[in-house]
Amino acid sequence: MEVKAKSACETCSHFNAEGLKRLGVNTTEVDFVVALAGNPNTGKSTVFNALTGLRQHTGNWPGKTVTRAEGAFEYNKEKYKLVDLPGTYSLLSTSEDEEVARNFILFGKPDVTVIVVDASRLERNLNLVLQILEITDRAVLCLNLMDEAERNHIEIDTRTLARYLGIPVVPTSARYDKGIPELIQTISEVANGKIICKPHRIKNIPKNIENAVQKLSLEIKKEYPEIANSRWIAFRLLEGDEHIIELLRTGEFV
Ligand SMILES: Nc1nc2c(ncn2[C@@H]2O[C@H](COP(=O)(O)OP(=O)(O)OP(=O)(O)O)[C@@H](O)[C@H]2O)c(=O)[nH]1
Ligand SMILES: [Mg+2]
Repeated sequence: MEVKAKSACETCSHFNAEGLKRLGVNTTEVDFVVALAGNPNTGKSTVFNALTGLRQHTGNWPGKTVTRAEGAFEYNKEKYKLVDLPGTYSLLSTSEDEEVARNFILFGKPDVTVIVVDASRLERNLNLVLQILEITDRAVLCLNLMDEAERNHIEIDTRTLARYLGIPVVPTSARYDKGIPELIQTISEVANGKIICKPHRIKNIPKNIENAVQKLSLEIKKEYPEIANSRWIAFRLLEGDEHIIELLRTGEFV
């Protein structure tokens, strides 16, 4: 079987290598904030290092990211802050490091969320991808570890995946710096609105639940105008998610 690692966005203009500067920890006065989210061990910190020039720990252990790390890069004279998040399986998770990731994705208002997935274990990574797409309009799927997928004879139709998810898909092998230019180019196009995402969302919600969610969502917006994802929060409140209830009570997300 052959792996088709086509460039994610065949229509995008070419990467401008001269336009890239890795800025390390200089994260002041940025134009855009980009979050790196994904399941544990999918190569988020490896991507972070490739883009910022920093040396965030990578690896199974003790490289595991437990708090968020920040770095920056410049591309075509625009400055991007990149936030490397701890790995998480679900936005409904409760461990401390997973909460760091969840809170940033939910309340940090990133301009672009890059969801880094393991191409050799795509199916089990999709749960988090779909959850993130419920709460953000601007995302990029970084289909990392393509070399591993290739080794395991896994073929991924990136075009169909992008169409289904409604966001651009960029195949990468971050450990070998492959696909990083395409990733940077795609991030910049999403940040600048040249690529408009239409993320996959759950449809056909029963009418009574939809009505309740809408009502609750309005109340949340009134009380917390700074929350961008009142609909998602409304769902969690209806489910009785204690962490979210506590967050709203303490206002600690601000
Ligand atoms: N084969 C291969 N290995 C990779 C690739 N990208 C990252 N890795 C390796 O995967 C391991 C985990 O990488 P990290 O960058 O630490 O992963 P992470 O997503 O930041 O992990 P957490 O912070 O624990 O969630 C490291 O040993 C990397 O060298 C890739 O494209 N191909
Ligand atoms: Mg990490």
